[in-house]
Amino acid sequence: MVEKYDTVVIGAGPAGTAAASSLKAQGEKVAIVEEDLWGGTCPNRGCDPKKILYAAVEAKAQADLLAGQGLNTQSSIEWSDLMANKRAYTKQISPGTHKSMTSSGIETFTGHAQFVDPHTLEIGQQTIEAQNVIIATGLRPRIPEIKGKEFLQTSTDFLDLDEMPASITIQGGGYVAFELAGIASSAGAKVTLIHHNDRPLKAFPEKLAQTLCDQLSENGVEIILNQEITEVQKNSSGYRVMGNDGFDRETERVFTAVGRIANVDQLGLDQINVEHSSKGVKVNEHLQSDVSHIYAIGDSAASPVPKLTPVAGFEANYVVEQILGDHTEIKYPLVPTIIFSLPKLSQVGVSVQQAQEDADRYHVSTVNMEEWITYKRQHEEQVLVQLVIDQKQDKVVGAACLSMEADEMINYLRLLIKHEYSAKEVGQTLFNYPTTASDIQYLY
Ligand SMILES: Cc1cc2nc3c(=O)[nH]c(=O)nc-3n(C[C@H](O)[C@H](O)[C@H](O)COP(=O)(O)OP(=O)(O)OC[C@H]3O[C@@H](n4cnc5c(N)ncnc54)[C@H](O)[C@@H]3O)c2cc1C
Ligand SMILES: NC(=O)c1ccc[n+]([C@@H]2O[C@H](COP(=O)([O-])OP(=O)(O)OC[C@H]3O[C@@H](n4cnc5c(N)ncnc54)[C@H](O)[C@@H]3O)[C@@H](O)[C@H]2O)c1
Repeated sequence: MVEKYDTVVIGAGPAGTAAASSLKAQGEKVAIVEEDLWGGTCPNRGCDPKKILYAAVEAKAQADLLAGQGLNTQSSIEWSDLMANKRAYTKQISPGTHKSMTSSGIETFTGHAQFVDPHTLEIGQQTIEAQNVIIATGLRPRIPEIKGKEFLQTSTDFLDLDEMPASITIQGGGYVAFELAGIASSAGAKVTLIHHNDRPLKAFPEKLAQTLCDQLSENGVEIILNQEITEVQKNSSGYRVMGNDGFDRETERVFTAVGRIANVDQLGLDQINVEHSSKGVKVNEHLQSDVSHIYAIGDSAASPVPKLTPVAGFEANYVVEQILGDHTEIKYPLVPTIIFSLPKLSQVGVSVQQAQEDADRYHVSTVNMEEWITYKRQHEEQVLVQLVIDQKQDKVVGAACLSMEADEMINYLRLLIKHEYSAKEVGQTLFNYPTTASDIQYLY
């Protein structure tokens, strides 16, 4: 007999596990299917392992700035110990996530799920039926179609490297490329970052992106712009990376980070008439696909928001409410974004680019905080904040920051923007001094 469920979730990453747990807690009969590591990208091969490696990188960067300023330091990264530290964390994620699903009474299936018809899924030899299906299958690295593409490695390989090579080449100019460049360079590799046009970090303000490139370059990262990698060859010492106009480099490893594509091409969606692309499943304002009882959430939904873990959780909670009977359209909150490079680059709200395109409405204020005590004591230079001010409302509506404190600075600013604090209200709010938060009073 075919087992029937109220909801079947495909994919056990942050989106899928959140949706399955909430539906189960609300009394639904739920199954979840995972073909690889339980827990998905973020805790196994994304945010969390990256942040473990970054912990040492961050500490080293701050120690380096204080060298000769009262701190005796010759710090260096011991990659094998750092990797052991990372693996100690990641190895318990998949079994732990699986256990937490089963112990809460969710039926779990291990294998690749695909549709047989709109209510029926096949996982290997097993067939199950569902009243509702949630697709939460995430993204995978896009591998460019070049000669020697089999020699390209990805962020997944990088985050599990046994040894840090003496030299690495990274293709790309977005989140992954800049995060890996910071980690590898801090760990002692000679890093070359190759971007195909003249504007890496395109989603972030140009001045801040340029300053980040300058700072990485000063710390030994070679950033090559307007260069398309056309071929990679293996040789006795590593690889040859070749490009336009005779570009030819030797390197020990080559990593590609040119974006990610949705894991929705192997789900049998064409035969049930669900539109999808490399960006994910096409969804409406209720996160429904073309077939109303099939939803898509997280990275595998082609929704108009950055593909991040907090967004995956938000969409999971939203879809749970939809399935339980709420019919309001999705309204996204402000989504902050961050690149954990050296330093960090983060932003939220109305972007500097949007503001510059509508100069009658918005004013952009740029402040270098390097002389402020928060940064002066750290000897951090070129600490930049850009605030976007809506001139009609006289309110801050967007912010971007480049500094080692950018993560928390943007978190605080996000709250002030969301709650529409005026300069007077910020002035009347007392924070611990001197801290990143108290600096905001001088920015407003
Ligand atoms: C290197 C890297 C660093 C990142 N850093 C950050 C960060 O610092 N902050 C942040 O917010 N975000 C970060 N992200 C993004 C974050 O990891 C994702 O946004 C998040 O994991 C999305 O969750 P998800 O559940 O939608 O997808 P995923 O976590 O990708 O989970 C999808 C799951 O579905 C499974 N699956 C796919 N197809 C099938 C199938 N047919 N049958 C069964 N199972 C299937 C997959 O195996 C996977 O486990 C990072 C991503 C990467 C790659
Ligand atoms: N801190 C974080 O939140 C974080 C960190 C890592 C990844 N992520 C998630 O993972 C996703 C994927 O990250 P990503 O960096 O792979 O993608 P991305 O979309 O952020 O950046 C891809 C970059 O590669 C460039 N590119 C495309 N083709 C190229 C080519 N042929 N040669 C050189 N450069 C080329 C693009 O212009 C772009 O700058 C992100 O969009 C984000 O959702 C988030």
